Amino acid sequence: MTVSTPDDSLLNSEDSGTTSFKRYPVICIDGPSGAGKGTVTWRLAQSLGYQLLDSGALYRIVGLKAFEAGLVSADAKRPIDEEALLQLTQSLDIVFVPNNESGRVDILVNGEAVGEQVRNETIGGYASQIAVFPKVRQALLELQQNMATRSGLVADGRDMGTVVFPDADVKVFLTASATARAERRVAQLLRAGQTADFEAILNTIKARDERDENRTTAPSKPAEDALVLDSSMLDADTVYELVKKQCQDKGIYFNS
Ligand SMILES: Nc1ncnc2c1ncn2[C@@H]1O[C@H](COP(=O)(O)OP(=O)(O)O)[C@@H](O)[C@H]1O
Ligand SMILES: Nc1ccn([C@@H]2O[C@H](COP(=O)(O)OP(=O)(O)O)[C@@H](O)[C@H]2O)c(=O)n1
Repeated sequence: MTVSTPDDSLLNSEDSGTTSFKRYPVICIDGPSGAGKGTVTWRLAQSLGYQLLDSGALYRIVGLKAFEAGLVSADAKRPIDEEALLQLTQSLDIVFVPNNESGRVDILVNGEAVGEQVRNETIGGYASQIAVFPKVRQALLELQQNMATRSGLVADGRDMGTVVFPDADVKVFLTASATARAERRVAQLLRAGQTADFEAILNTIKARDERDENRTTAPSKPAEDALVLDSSMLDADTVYELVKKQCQDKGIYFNS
């Protein structure tokens, strides 16, 4: 698998011929679904001019492609062939393109745009099924780490601060009650003109939390040196200001 951003050729050509590499700042935003990671990650990346790593999107793409290939089932009951999953993961060429309108990255897989469907709860469930496999996580590890060799990086996920960037400059574990997170998802779906069943969403979120927190490899948990922030009672602006303050305290400079 390869992952790139549109300006990679430029960045790589600057680096070519050198053996030393500059260490760029890394900010990790981990936490469960709906905690507000993507929102604060986007805003930080915009303010700082850093790249953004939406690691969940990588797992979502693998989950989607594995479902399309018949490797995972909707009810999560069928055993998964780890070797076939690894081969599929390695065959994917992923490009992230920041989208100012959605405040997320658009994704190209093997040259084709993947629609917003990849963000839905069903694909989130497939992602958490394939995310338990150590070989898949290993295949994704180095390419995630490589993203920090080109510029400053804000990385959003479950294991950014614990496994992928253990030496990161800033680590935040953003959480919120399952009820608050399900309410946010419902509001998000209604805003997008879709229907939303609160109980169904709450149950899916809880099932995904359970799988993510209890897997053996890279379970979702705060790094020992992470700032743990419960956003249940905080609006998105307050969360951003608190995370920004944490970054400043760790020596990261903001222009505004
Ligand atoms: N602190 C907050 N309070 C209320 N809603 C929020 C907050 N942060 C984000 N949101 C909203 O909640 C939804 C989920 O946020 P998102 O950033 O996608 O979470 P995550 O990336 O952790 O899954 C979005 O609709 C977002 O606008
Ligand atoms: N670093 C990461 C990121 C996501 N994932 C998996 O991918 C799923 C989707 O992640 P996501 O970050 O897109 O999900 P949301 O928090 O946006 O709902 C998670 O439930 C995890 O199972 C992971 O295992 N490790």
